Amino acid sequence: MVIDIQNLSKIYTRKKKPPVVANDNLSLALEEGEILGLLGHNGAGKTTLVNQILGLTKPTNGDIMVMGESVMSDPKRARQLCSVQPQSQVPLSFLTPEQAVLTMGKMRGGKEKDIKNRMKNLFQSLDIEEWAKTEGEKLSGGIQRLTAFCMAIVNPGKIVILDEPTNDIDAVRRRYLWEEIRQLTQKGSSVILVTHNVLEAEKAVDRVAILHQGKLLAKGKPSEIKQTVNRQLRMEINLAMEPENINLPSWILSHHMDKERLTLSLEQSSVPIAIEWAQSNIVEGKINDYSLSPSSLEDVYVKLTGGRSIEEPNKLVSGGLSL
Ligand SMILES: Nc1ncnc2c1ncn2[C@@H]1O[C@H](COP(=O)(O)OP(=O)(O)OP(=O)(O)O)[C@@H](O)[C@H]1O
Repeated sequence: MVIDIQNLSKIYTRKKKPPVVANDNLSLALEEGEILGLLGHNGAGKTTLVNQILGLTKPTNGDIMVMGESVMSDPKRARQLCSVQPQSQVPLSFLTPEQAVLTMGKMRGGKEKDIKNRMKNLFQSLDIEEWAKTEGEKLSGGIQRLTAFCMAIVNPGKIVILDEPTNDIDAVRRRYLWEEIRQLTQKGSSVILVTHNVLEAEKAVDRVAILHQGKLLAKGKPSEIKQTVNRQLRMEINLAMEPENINLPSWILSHHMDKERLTLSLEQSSVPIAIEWAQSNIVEGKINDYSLSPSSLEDVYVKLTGGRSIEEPNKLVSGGLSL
């Protein structure tokens, strides 16, 4: 076990305001060579957890063992063992990606020649070579984030923590990035991946932990977690008009909206009636098309977190289509 978190709580006290329970009695492990996805809405407590692992925030209760030693007793050691890509953009200013990545690799104690080779390979794999010598402030958000990713993994520690690494990144380079993350585990690192993107995480991680309002709602392999809804199906619908024009029938278990996409969950036994309902809405011009598929990790997430879509945490996703 690389990280062992036991009964961890963090309560922030605030002047003239009620305290915030950011982490509520969490017990969780990171196993050697795995990618653990940490999923949760804004404010779920993910950053607080990461900061405690790194010894930057002191737990209110509980402890975290990193490679067998308590972070509380040796916070610096945890930081030495972990390579981190923060959620916020790393301010590169006048530094080029080449300078920033090389500097970070050397700071982590690597030989210049090895770091340069690895950097070259990374820039090639992520297809960002053409910006290697461009000053940071002239780079797009996506290339800046990919540079921060390279800084974190050019000379990786035993533990790599990546906070929303795919934000702002195009679909093709996302794929390259996932390949690099997978290769990290093959070279002996274990990875914590903090993300909002459940669909992406489902494909890329070995296990997930779902955090909501400081509590750990579920942990395990995506396939195990999905078993809680494995007799359900999802119907994805492209709406042709505003959602308030659609009457939701009673066989729907839950639903959520994402732009013009309405997603419904339903029991297998409701499939015939659901198809009939969708077809009649097509005839009436209310929906463009629909598809039926097995439930995904996103459906479990929505169910566990009380019907709020992870992509749009402030939108109500049950009880009518008043969006
Ligand atoms: N220093 C602090 N003082 C008081 N409250 C805080 C502090 N840091 C975080 N919080 C609160 O703790 C809760 C968890 O915040 P945290 O940043 O850990 O969530 P998160 O899951 O990382 O969110 P996001 O995805 O938006 O980054 C939130 O309610 C937040 O407002």
